[in-house]
Amino acid sequence: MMLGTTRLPSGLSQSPTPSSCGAQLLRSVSNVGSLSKMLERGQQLPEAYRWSSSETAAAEDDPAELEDEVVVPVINLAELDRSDERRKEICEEMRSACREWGAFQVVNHGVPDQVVERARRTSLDLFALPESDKLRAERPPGTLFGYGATRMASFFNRLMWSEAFTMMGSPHNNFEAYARKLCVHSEQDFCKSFEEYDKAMRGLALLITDLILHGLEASEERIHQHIRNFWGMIHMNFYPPCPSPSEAMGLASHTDSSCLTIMHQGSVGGLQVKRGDKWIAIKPVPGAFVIQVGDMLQLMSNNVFHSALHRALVNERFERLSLVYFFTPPPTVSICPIHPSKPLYRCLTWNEYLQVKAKLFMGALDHFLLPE
Ligand SMILES: O=C(O)CCC(=O)C(=O)O
Ligand SMILES: [Fe+2]
Repeated sequence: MMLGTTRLPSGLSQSPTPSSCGAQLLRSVSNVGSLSKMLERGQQLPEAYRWSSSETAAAEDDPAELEDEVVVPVINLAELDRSDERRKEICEEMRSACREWGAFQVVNHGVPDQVVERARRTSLDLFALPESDKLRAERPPGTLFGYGATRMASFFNRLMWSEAFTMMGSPHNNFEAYARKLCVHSEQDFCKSFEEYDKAMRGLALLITDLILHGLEASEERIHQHIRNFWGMIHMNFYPPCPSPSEAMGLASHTDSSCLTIMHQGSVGGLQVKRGDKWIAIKPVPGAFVIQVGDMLQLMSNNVFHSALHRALVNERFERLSLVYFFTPPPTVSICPIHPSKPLYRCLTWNEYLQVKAKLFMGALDHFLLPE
């Protein structure tokens, strides 16, 4: 996802639409959910959803790629607290993955399966709502939160085969307002399920960001204080089965604007990360979270780590849900490269970054490079 455009604070102050749950909205915007139901197997994908084969080609389709399979590292957190040595090893595994891939998976992370399953079920229930209900939470233009097509859609002249939903996590979660807007079956269950998930993700994000930044020769106490104020966002992507997956794009290639992204992709794969000139699938590992370096971590690390270029492909048989947690700086706090003798970037606020990203998209980080 490309997070956001313009003024985050105005996006944060969304209030529930003052309409009752029984009333029908007059407006009806078709989305891939309803489109996929209308399309029978074998029927052609509408032109607007058709991408060129060079854009959708998967490296795995090439048998030469399979001989020497390269995989994104899977890091086991089970014995993190066993000893200082083990902790250092894990830090080094993470830092090496962030340098080489901008991504890795973690297992034995301590987040209970039930918390993940409940949040996934609640998310699927949301996407299954009638379109008129989902549209009650439609994201207002220029803001971050709500329901709709991905925000980076404006940079592409083709439509993507996905729909998404974004809510604010702690410290300013707006789950209750969204439960009301969406007329969910049980507001209490909805809020509980996302509160638990948000709490677990925040804990994991703090732990992993700490481990990654450990060793950047910065004062750990200072880093910890700093990232403790970071914000969370819960973002759900839904990809219905697609009648012609080789021509379609779930989510086009992008980097995340966050500091760190934690994603649960479930058992249906589709996520790919670019390494050199090849797309490599991040295959689902049971119980794992995919961790990705976002643009802000690239800046904070002064280019020691790089944000991962990634995309999501779709398939013909299975629907797919990716449950994403973006860990971001607060909108107006100054973010700088951490303690380098020669900073490559000037300091910025996340708000400022989002505005530039909304204009330049992939060129946004370069915009903040200091002259040599
Ligand atoms: O669904 C996926 O695999 C990718 C999601 C993603 O990259 C995003 O939401 O930013
Ligand atoms: Fe992303």
